[in-house]
Amino acid sequence: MPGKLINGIWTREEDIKASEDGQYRREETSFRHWILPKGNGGERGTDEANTKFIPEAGRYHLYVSDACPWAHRTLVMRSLKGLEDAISVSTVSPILKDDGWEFTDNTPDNTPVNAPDFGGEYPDHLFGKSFLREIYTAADPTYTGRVSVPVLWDKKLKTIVSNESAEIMRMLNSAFVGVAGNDTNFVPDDLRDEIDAVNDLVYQKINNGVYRCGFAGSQAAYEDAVGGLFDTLDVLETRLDGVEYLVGNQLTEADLRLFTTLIRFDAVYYSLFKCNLRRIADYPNLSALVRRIYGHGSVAQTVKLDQIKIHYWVSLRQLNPTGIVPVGPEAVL
Ligand SMILES: N[C@@H](CCC(=O)N[C@@H](CS)C(=O)NCC(=O)O)C(=O)O
Repeated sequence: MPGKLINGIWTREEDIKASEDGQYRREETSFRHWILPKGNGGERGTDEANTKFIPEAGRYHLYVSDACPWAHRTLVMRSLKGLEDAISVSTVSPILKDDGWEFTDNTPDNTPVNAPDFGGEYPDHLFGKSFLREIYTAADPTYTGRVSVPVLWDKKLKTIVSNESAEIMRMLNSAFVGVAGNDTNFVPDDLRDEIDAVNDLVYQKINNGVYRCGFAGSQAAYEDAVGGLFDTLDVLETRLDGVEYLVGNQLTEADLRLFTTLIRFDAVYYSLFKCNLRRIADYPNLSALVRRIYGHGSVAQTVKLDQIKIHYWVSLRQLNPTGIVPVGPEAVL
């Protein structure tokens, strides 16, 4: 498992550890600037720190892993907003090793033979660096913290705008007026409070809930996480009775944030993270939602199931010491 940067120095550490009470706790992210439309306070007011990042085509670059659900949601938003030409992307190799996310081609020996999406090169298109941590130290030579994806890089100011996926998603949705190829607003003003409330529940119990199951350090912490996860999936399944989407019966950010966890669920979280009370395939409404979003625009092109499986089953050796990648499930949609 990777380490972290401490005062700009890469420091290896033991596997992601549960805290003393056995609960898994996610670290806060640290670059939290906002891109705002010119002359508009937008999400975060008008102070100078937040108005220097102006939406411009070609100015920003996303560093992602196709395997990571947090990075994936920014890619889904980029795709649905038609920002592919305006915001370029570099993809790290799916295998997370001791040195953190890498830009090399490190196809592992145990790549399943039926993994057509996997393999190839994972270059840093901007700087040709070898490790993602070099992007963090380029932004802040004394950076202390985890080196995570996604990262939104500003080519003009040569720094990281944000490494918080929820906030990157909001920026891509709201800030690029006149730049985005598609003006659909996935956070309409009249639905924003409800979207925020659903996002909050989904984040706690589902997006992060699966990690709280997988990395629990005690039976009690695991059972608490698994109970909250499936109670919430049940609630959402009922909420979707007779409607197509979670909020306002239209596709919103809330659906997209749920989607990137659900699409990984049956292939990874069900087994590797012990989220095995039910599969998403056992929930008719949730499965239909996943299929609906998958079929929307070019979302399908952002889903790399082979990379997802290989990332989790090979990288998380504390959960899967052999690194053997399961062949199934046969279908997840
Ligand atoms: N708060 C971050 C979390 C992102 C995150 O946890 N990314 C994982 C990959 S799925 C990562 O890069 N982990 C590497 C590490 O923490 O060392 C976000 O949502 O943007």
